[in-house]
Amino acid sequence: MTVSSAPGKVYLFGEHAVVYGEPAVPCAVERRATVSVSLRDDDHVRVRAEDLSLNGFTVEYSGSTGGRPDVDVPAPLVEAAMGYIDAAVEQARDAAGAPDAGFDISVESDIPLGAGLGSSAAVVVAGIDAATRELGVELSPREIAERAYKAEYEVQDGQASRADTFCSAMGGAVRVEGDDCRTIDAPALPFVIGFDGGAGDTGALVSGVRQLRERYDFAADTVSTIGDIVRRGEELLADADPDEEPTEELLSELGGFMNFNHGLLEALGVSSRSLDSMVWAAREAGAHGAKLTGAGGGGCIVALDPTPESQTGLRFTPGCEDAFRAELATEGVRVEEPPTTDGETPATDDSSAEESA
Ligand SMILES: Nc1ncnc2c1ncn2[C@@H]1O[C@H](COP(=O)(O)OP(=O)(O)O)[C@@H](O)[C@H]1O
Ligand SMILES: C[C@@](O)(CCOP(=O)(O)O)CC(=O)O
Ligand SMILES: [Mg+2]
Repeated sequence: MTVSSAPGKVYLFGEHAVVYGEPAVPCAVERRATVSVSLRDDDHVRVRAEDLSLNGFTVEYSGSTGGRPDVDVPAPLVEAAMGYIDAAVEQARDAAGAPDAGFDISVESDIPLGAGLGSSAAVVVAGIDAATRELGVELSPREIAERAYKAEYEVQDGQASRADTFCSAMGGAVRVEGDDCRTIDAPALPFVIGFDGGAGDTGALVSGVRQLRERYDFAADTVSTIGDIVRRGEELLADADPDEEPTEELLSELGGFMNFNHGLLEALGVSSRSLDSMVWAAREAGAHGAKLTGAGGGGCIVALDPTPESQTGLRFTPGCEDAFRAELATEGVRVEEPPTTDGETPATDDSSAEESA
């Protein structure tokens, strides 16, 4: 068995605009998806994914023939839920030249799903790493990032940037502009995350921005203005000492840019009442700045606050289900120790699994 993990991320700046070639700066955070993979001696793929909103289920289906999972849940829901893992399996098979490889896969994650923290990218990155290693192939983090991007691009019908997957594979702070992906130095920023317990539909939100941008010049200008904010934000990071605590001055300038970025995302229609109230709660509690992170529509906001005040303020905010601090994850994808006890081996929960040939 091979076990790999990869981190989620927050966007300091630039989500949505990055889809249209503007730069973005996502930062990996210490919330990880862990994927355990064992090679099978047939071509079936069996997946246990208990964090999925389908109440956790186990499915097994024939790998190379595209057989349908046999599970008592409407097919479109299963397909939507399983798309990322399927795509990761296909990428691993392709990388290893093993189109008929079968796997037992188990996914565990402490990244909320569909909430803007890049759970999909983390699952795909960790899945490709573990599955290729099981097949005796070791890809570099950059190669994993590229394959994970292809997987997300396919599942999201061509509406994906390289930002989430590159950040999850490499760790730390990164800068992505089109296919130019780099890691950048950044001080340990004091991220606080507020989570409304909900999720947004990434595909629909990206389409909404695309339509606005095509229809109105001022919406296209809004997208390019987000790019301008990112470029100015990057300059601030480049001038900061990555080994020192960030100064109040840096935090306050970055925070101001985050506020500006949130306003433009709101204008593009991707915020929500609960995201806005969490943003305001963090600001009123003294955060240097706050914005939604990821696709929006619901899910998470990120604030900059070295004190405990924003977290406390968020906890008392109606609509905020959870508030937590998120350290910058300096490590991207990595191999974990497999569990040693028998009871913890993957894909042994047969609650709703049926063999499908
Ligand atoms: N723990 C998990 N187990 C299985 N699949 C997961 C898990 N976490 C995320 N996913 C996949 O990622 C999807 C959410 O991705 P997405 O909508 O891009 O939101 P985000 O990346 O912001 O979390 C889920 O619907 C599911 O397909
Ligand atoms: C909206 C977007 O810029 C970020 C989506 O992030 P997330 O999947 O919501 O974490 C889309 C993308 O970059 O692929
Ligand atoms: Mg995603």
